[in-house]
Amino acid sequence: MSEDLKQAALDYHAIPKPGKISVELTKPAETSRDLSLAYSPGVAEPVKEIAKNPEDAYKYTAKGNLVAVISDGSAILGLGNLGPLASKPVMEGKSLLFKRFAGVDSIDIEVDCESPQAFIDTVKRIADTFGGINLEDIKAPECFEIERTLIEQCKIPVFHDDQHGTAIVTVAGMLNALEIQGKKIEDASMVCLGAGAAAISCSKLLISAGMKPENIYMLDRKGVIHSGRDDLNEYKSMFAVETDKRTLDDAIEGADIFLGLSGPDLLSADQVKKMAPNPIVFACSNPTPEIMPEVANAVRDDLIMSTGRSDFPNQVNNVLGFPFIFRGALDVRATAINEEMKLAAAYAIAGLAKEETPKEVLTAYGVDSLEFGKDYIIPKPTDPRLLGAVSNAVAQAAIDSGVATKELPANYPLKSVEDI
Ligand SMILES: NC(=O)C1=CN([C@@H]2O[C@H](COP(=O)(O)OP(=O)(O)OC[C@H]3O[C@@H](n4cnc5c(N)ncnc54)[C@H](OP(=O)(O)O)[C@@H]3O)[C@@H](O)[C@H]2O)C=CC1
Ligand SMILES: CC(=O)C(=O)O
Ligand SMILES: [Mg+2]
Repeated sequence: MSEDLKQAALDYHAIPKPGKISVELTKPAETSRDLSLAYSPGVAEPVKEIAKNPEDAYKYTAKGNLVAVISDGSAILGLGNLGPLASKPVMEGKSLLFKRFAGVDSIDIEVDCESPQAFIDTVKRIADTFGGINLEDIKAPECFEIERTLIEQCKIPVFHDDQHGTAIVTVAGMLNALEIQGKKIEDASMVCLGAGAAAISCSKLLISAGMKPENIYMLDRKGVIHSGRDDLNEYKSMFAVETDKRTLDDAIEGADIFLGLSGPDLLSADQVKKMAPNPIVFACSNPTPEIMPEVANAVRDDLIMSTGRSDFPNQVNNVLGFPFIFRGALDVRATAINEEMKLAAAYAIAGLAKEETPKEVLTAYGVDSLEFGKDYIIPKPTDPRLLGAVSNAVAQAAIDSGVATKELPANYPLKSVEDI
């Protein structure tokens, strides 16, 4: 990152007020009557109603539109385990995105815990406060057990964004990239660098979308995940293949796709040169991708290149997913975010890139046009259509798959956050 951008980022976070979010009131609190309704004595009435019927919490409190972003700071972006407090800017950032793009009220919670069980216990005890829980930046393999247990034990949707948000957006971008490159997902071969939360979940959802498991080479720090290894956890084992390939250099030869969910600067220009004709490189590590676009583009002109960042074309980032997925799930009070809802979100995101781009998006990005093609495989996060299209697809899929407890709201599909 340039020195200018580093300083601008620090100033953005520090000035004029520290941080990125605050709390606002939704009811008047000016007069003695207002206060006697908002607080004592009036507040006792909703208390008694909720005590009688816990569902009334949705009627009388902010619960139904409130999502907690919760982390232990063990895998902050691609920066690693820097602890809960250091993760706070990212978690506040997720809350900012929830509010800005989908009108979801969100608060960050950073948990200092000595074990996955302590994390689970903490989250479980506070879960009823919220309408949903977005787990963030928790490293693999602990994240899998944490999410599974919390889904089982909480009554509200629990969703590990780095797994499923990333997978949904990656599938959306990948379907479009494959179409542009004239490749079929069933035939495409992929090298996935990284075998953690994001990599495993993305690979699984790509398989649900048609990719063949035997066409995936997954790598961790020790190299290719193959059936001869005896150091694999149960999640990595699912991707073990019979092969004599051992290194990234071996695996990348002739690959159609490189999917990077690992760390900075791990793919070289020479390795990109070795890929099949019309390759696809999703270098999604944040903030520094596995290869910078200018390095990859310098060695291939038949490439589709994408990163997780806002400052290059084709931003494959879970920001395109989680705000709208939770919007849809909250609005039909879904008890879970299931596979049907995830795939519906992926197809809705992918579809938007093929439609005419709204003027406000062109203005926000300072361009005259954005047309479906190598430099525009996926919509931009500021695209106002995402809210209506994705939340509607998710809510409908929740209804169709039987996890919704409310009907589709009358104001669906939403046009803007003002509708909420
Ligand atoms: N664009 C987006 O929307 C998103 C991007 N990401 C990015 O994906 C990356 C991983 O995040 P996440 O899955 O949450 O983290 P995890 O800690 O769960 O997983 C990290 C994985 O990367 C592997 N890895 C790290 N360094 C190397 C290396 N030098 N060579 C090979 N593999 C390596 C680790 O290997 P090992 O198992 O051996 O330790 C591990 O499997 C981060 O950079 C993050 O920014 C994540 C979510 C969303
Ligand atoms: C985008 C994101 O969630 C990550 O890089 O971890
Ligand atoms: Mg993350």
